[in-house]
Amino acid sequence: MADPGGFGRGVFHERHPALVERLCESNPYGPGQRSGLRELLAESASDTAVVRPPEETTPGREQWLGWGREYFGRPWRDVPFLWAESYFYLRLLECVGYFAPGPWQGVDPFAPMKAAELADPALEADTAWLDGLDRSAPAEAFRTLLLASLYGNRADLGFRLVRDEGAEDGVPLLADDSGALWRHLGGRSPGEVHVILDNAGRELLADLLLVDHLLLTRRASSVFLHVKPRPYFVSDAVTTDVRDCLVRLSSFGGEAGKAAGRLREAAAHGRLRVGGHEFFCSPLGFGELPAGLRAQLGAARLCVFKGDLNYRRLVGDRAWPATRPFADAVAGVPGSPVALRTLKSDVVVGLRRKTAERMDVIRPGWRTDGSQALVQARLDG
Ligand SMILES: O=P(O)(O)OC[C@H]1O[C@](O)(CO)[C@@H](O)[C@@H]1O
Repeated sequence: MADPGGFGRGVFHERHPALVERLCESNPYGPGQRSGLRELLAESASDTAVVRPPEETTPGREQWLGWGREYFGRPWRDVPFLWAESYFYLRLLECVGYFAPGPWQGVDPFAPMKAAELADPALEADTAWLDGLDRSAPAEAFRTLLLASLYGNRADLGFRLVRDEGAEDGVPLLADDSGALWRHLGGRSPGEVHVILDNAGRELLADLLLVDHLLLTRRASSVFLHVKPRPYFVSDAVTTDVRDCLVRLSSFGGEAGKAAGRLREAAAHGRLRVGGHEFFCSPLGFGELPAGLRAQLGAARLCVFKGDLNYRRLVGDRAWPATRPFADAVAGVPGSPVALRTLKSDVVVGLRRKTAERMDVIRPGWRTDGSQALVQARLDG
């Protein structure tokens, strides 16, 4: 994998085999699907096998032929990490029959893993802190919900395939623009907030609570949730995950259950909308948004980008100096982007030199071990 730190190699050599194992345990796949998955694993982890184009019948093939013009026919290990990972998930869906007419068409291979997470009986108790939040000062309540959404990002199922540790709550953020964000949202009459979602399950539950708070406190006039148009990166949210999370939230008592009711109401009145643009499963950075989506995000009061993969696409998946200003890195992104991200891959920008130097000394794996988090924003107007 063309990644300087060798991190991507670990993803293809450790995480993906564990993922395929789980998929084969949790779905009653037949021999063709299983051998397809194992061949994909072997091919994508090999040092010599070349990347081949999508199958003739795969939707979006033409677009992928363009995006992969320089990469098809080259060994997987020579292809940029972000491109290779994104393409791996398209090929995985081909292997399980997601695109082909037949019984597996449109069936989310990750659904059993997502459902198991959502069935966790501890989830309701995990939201008990919401009761009583109305006694906090408004800025404090906002920050609590923002951090819940941020730390929800630790729960992604792909990451947990090989690791089950993360930041302890209360670890200082590496960068924290949450105060500026609070002022930005309160500064004028409320506008539309877009949330570029990441994972379903725990993370999405926390995201929905933040969304409810923004609507309830009139920090947002409406909210647009961007989901993936198809299953991607294991637990990335698709439309049915938004529905399933709302159903789960509705089963909770207290404030969480009330939030679910308000969110349904907001959806019914068009103040909460969901969209799954094809761009979100592409291997492109957010500087390369198609015109319609660019205009939509550009008109928003705020665009919240959740998680690690969105961060890589936001700032560019490169070995930037950690001190590169965040505003420079997102110069091509419209609107007012804010990143809520737990660090799970090498790329990071916008840090103070002494923060990065100190982390290198006290915690060598800090960029990828999920222990650190940040809130970074470039707030326009
Ligand atoms: O769910 P998140 O926060 O986007 O994290 C997914 C991350 O996991 C990986 O797939 C492997 O670490 C990264 O490539 C990706 O950035």
